[in-house]
Amino acid sequence: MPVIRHVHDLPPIARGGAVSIGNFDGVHRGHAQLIEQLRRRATEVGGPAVVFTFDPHPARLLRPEACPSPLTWTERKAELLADLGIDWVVAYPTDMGLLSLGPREFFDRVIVEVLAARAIVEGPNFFFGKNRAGNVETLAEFADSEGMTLDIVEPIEIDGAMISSSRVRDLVGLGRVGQAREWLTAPYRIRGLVTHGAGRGTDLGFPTANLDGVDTLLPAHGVYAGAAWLGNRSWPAALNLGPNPTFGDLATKVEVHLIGTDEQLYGQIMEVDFLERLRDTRAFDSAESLTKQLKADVAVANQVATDYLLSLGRTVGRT
Ligand SMILES: Cc1cc2nc3c(=O)[nH]c(=O)nc-3n(C[C@H](O)[C@H](O)[C@H](O)COP(=O)(O)O)c2cc1C
Ligand SMILES: Nc1ncnc2c1ncn2[C@@H]1O[C@H](COP(=O)(O)OP(=O)(O)O)[C@@H](O)[C@H]1O
Repeated sequence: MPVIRHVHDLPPIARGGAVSIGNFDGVHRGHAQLIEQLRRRATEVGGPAVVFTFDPHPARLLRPEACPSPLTWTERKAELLADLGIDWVVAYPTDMGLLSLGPREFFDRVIVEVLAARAIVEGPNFFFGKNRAGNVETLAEFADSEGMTLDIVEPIEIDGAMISSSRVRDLVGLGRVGQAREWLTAPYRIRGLVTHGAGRGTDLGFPTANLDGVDTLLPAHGVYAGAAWLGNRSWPAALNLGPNPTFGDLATKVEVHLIGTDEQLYGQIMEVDFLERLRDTRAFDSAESLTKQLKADVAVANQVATDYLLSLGRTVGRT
């Protein structure tokens, strides 16, 4: 789904639908529940289901020192939202102009003038306008004045607290990617550019694509089972995130060994799903003992990732 980045690019068919405004970082199961209601309303009003989001997160401009790394880049967010049935994603290039609009001005400019919304769906913790001065009560008044419906969808709770992007960030930061996968609508994914490493991997029998320029949250250091994507092609993968202490190489790297290919990958953009944490990265007493462990890691990763890719209906290594 193409992401609309300028409000004047919004085609007329993207107007007059059901709208939700928010960051939707990570696209978790709470978001999915809200989007189900958004879809129902879109069908009722006979218009599109639209998400209006911000790129970057408003906190990046307002409180850069306290702003966590995001879980998703915007195109990934749009892909996940499309999978849930969203027709249009508007990713507004966040600026102080937008963030300094009061609640009524924001409502009039964005919801009425740009989106011509006929229905709005939000969660109970929705705030909008300068200093987050507008809340769901304010929004209910404004929606009423324009004849729009407003649904406030109850959040999904796990362990007595609602699923939130910040709780998912905590899980990912701790390396608990298996649990994050259950809370999200798809496994946690990063992307990066394949660059040259120290050239050791091939000698060990396990070449690794080193990913650079990852612009979202990195899981904790460790060894993981994953799935690697190059465009529409996918492979099971074994990942090491962290240093190579066996070789005294302490730089943090994101290394991905693709299982079942020996293609040259330098210069390509690779996306990687984190499926399961396997173990801590540690120093081995020789390259041979590391290789022995790598064989075992690759066998487990292959099993976990093949199951996952088959569950998506994919033939491994093919489009
Ligand atoms: C699945 C996997 C697990 C790894 N685990 C460790 C580890 O526990 N300790 C370690 O020193 N290096 C570990 N490595 C990293 C290898 O040492 C590394 O891939 C090798 O040094 C190649 O580095 P290069 O890509 O810079 O050439 C692991 C690599 C993979 C693919
Ligand atoms: N199965 C594979 N998984 C990852 N990279 C592979 C694979 N087969 C070949 N390659 C290529 O080998 C390179 C990694 O080899 P490696 O010896 O670890 O060198 P480097 O230290 O430069 O990463 C990758 O960037 C990629 O181009």
